[in-house]
Amino acid sequence: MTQITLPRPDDWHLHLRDGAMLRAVAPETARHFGRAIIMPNLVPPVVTGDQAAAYRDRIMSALPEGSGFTPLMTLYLTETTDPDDLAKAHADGIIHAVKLYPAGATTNSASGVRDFDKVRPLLERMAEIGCPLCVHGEVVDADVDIFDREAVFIDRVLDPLRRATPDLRVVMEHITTAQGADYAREGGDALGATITTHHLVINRNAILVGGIKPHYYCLPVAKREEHRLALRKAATSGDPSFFLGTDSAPHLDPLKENACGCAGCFTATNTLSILAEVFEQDGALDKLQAFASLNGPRFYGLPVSEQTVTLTKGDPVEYPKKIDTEDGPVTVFDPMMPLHWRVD
Ligand SMILES: NC(=O)N[C@@H](CC(=O)O)C(=O)O
Ligand SMILES: [Zn+2]
Ligand SMILES: [Zn+2]
Repeated sequence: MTQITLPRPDDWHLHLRDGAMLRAVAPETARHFGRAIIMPNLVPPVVTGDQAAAYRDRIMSALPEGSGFTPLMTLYLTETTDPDDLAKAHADGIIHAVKLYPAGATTNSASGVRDFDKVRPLLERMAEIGCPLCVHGEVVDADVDIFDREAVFIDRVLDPLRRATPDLRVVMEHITTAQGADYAREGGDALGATITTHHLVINRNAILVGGIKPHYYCLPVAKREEHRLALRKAATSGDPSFFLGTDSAPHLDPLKENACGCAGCFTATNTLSILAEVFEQDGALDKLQAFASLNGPRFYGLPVSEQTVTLTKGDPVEYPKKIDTEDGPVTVFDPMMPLHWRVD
């Protein structure tokens, strides 16, 4: 096969940031994707319906003329989130999901949740109104090894939470382990999981072998090879539990290449070419549309795009190594392999 056409894909987990960074990275996603679930971990975070609407307007202003891209906004869940404001923003179509960050788990998560019992009434309300909860699934307990944080989160937090609120629709964001994939697969219709592009490509060696490689550092941190293979199997299976959430998370190079480097891989620019390469390697090009274009809208109850994108196989694709922002450069994720699928 040398050409494939898919319904225009969506990105169900994306960081667009704000200001100069937003202006630089928004066109990178809008070029190929139709919609994206926009993460609310700005500084300060997006915690009210009004803030989400204002952020949506800033994103719209940063898009190229006629891009046709729709940002799907989220609220950042805190222990003091107002349930009525949340329900109103959902009913008005301003937000499509709410994001749960355990406090301290990742970039800009200081306002996240410390005591999960405090948000129980909010979760009940979300279950009632059908608003999905997107979860950064890592515990932050000092006694838990960073490579075990996801698996322990499933046992200690996620499973009890879902048992207590069985009607709540939950997305396990950016899963990185075989345990995450197994739990999502067995979780029924109310549970989904996003998988990033980079976790299909790298294992933890990419970060640590031959010197420390900050552009491969993200959270949840990449795990052993057996976990990468479990994610590949899940993504390429066509199983509706799994859909693309790139977690494209730009940081300025000086903040990555730093004694305390930020977590996040910036993959918006070359994501579709990487995914086509990955799915082809696994003999599953026919499953790419389920992962990138069909399963996400199905979970979120939105229509599949009526537009299409076509990928054509040929000579290695050229893409920029860095994107320039008014504040400095951002390195594009290097998949360490040639990419042959060009997005037309
Ligand atoms: N994934 C990351 O490594 N970083 C994300 C936050 C997140 O999604 O956890 C970011 O905002 O930079
Ligand atoms: Zn996260
Ligand atoms: Zn993220």
